[in-house]
Amino acid sequence: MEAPPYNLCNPMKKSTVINRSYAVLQSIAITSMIFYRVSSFLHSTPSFPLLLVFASELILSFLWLLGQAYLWRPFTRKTFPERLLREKKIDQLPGIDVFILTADPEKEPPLEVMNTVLSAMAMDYPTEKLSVYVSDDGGCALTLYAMREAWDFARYWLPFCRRFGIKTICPKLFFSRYDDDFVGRGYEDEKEKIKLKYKLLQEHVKKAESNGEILRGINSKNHPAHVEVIQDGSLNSPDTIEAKMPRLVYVSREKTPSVPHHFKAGALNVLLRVSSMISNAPYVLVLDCDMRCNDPSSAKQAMCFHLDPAISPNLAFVQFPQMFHNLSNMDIYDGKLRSVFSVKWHGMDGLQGPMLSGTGFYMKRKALYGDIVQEDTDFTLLKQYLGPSNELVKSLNSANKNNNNTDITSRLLEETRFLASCKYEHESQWGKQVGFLYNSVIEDYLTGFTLHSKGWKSIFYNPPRPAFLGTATTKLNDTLLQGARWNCGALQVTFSRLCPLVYRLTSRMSLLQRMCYVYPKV
Ligand SMILES: O=c1ccn([C@@H]2O[C@H](COP(=O)(O)OP(=O)(O)O[C@H]3O[C@H](CO)[C@@H](O)[C@H](O)[C@H]3O)[C@@H](O)[C@H]2O)c(=O)[nH]1
Ligand SMILES: [Mn+2]
Repeated sequence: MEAPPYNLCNPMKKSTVINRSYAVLQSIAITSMIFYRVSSFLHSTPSFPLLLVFASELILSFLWLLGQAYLWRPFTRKTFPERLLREKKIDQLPGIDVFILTADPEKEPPLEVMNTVLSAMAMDYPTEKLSVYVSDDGGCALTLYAMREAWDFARYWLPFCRRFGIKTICPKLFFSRYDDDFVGRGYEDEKEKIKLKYKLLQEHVKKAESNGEILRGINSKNHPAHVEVIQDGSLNSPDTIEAKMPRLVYVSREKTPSVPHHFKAGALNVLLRVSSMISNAPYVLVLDCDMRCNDPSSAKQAMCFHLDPAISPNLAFVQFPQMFHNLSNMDIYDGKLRSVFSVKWHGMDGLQGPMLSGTGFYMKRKALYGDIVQEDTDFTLLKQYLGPSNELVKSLNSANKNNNNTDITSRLLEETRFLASCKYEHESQWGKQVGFLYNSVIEDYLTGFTLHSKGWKSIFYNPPRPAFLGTATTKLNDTLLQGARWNCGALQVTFSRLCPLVYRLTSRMSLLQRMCYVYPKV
């Protein structure tokens, strides 16, 4: 008998019928309107204002037509991680590298980043297969200090979450809740102990911050590369609880004012290279520093797609929706982005898959390395693409191995610093054909689009319990700025040689998928 599938995909039949009928009705109305205008223009010469009105009607009708692509074939999905685990042994699960990005210690306080890091470390996934990388573009010693403190706290937090099956694995969210996931023997006592440790942790970081010592002499635009694998500092302390921990690596890439750093995409590419030397997991999870893991099982859920032989070969990424913990019911600026995550991405899921949303996605590392990276590609050609590091090119062939046991030697750390240096990408294809793409204010949109244009697929998974919870913009100013940035970025692509309607016409991207890409983003 055939094993039951790890995931199910259900076409949303009712919505499809309603959407399509509505589209037919509306298209009849629009065609009649255009017919009426043209025939009236044939009878009498139109005035200039009337021509303007007609032009705007045509533009709006075109936009309406583009928007129909999202509504044509909506899908929802379900996963069954327990079936996956029944069939695959724990050691058959692939490795996952989690990338967490931070740039500005003032806007993104290290205490918050630490919460994201702890939530990622506490995911319900074999610890030896999980590595967490923190990219700190600010090069801030306080962030590094907070990471070391987080590591110390994790030695208590992780066993606590595992022992009581805690679902709210982000400490800040956990301690701000009124209801508990678990009530049972020993729970209350343990919770109080952990709460005390969390308070201490907060105090340590706040004290370090107020001392100011740690921030002196920092220049976020000009600093050398620093890579550090966080290790136990106080292993010998008497109350140490033995805990198997995922690897935690702090990365601050080199920055010099004369070399463009390419913002988030640049930071992600450095993490791709550095992680390939250390854990080199076949899948990466990308999280903005304010996007906490809220469901320990999200990695297994994503693997229900990535390990499904029917889907896997063409699947580049599994995108989870961005959900937020700081919005009230009076969300007057639509900070929740309802139209995107409740409608549009479900619609694209029925086509070739949702766009890349920048955070909360599990990406196949191989998909980012581009077409050139095949087994028989010449070594020198690979170096032209991937830059001068021999070690990086060699790592391509071990992409499916789980080498989380790599010894961290000083030579390896030196290589990672080289990979995180400003000059590394010079004359390589990073940001052009390899990794996350540059020269766009919305690198996620461009990277996702290029992957789809090469034939890769993506999946949108919107589970009942939000897998990740972020912080939404709640001020009108910020919301407008963000909207303007997204739409400008999308327009910039639409009016370039990459215009989604016509780019790579020979590729397998459907017209409906192309229409989604040119529709205004929010
Ligand atoms: O030079 C930089 C700039 C930003 N970041 C990080 O990138 C993330 C996103 O940047 P942010 O300034 O918070 O942008 P938002 O507008 O909030 O981000 C939204 O829009 C971006 C562009 O579409 C997406 O990449 C994000 O995932 C999405 O949440 C944050 O974690 C930053 O720390 C860096 O690491 N280096
Ligand atoms: Mn943000």
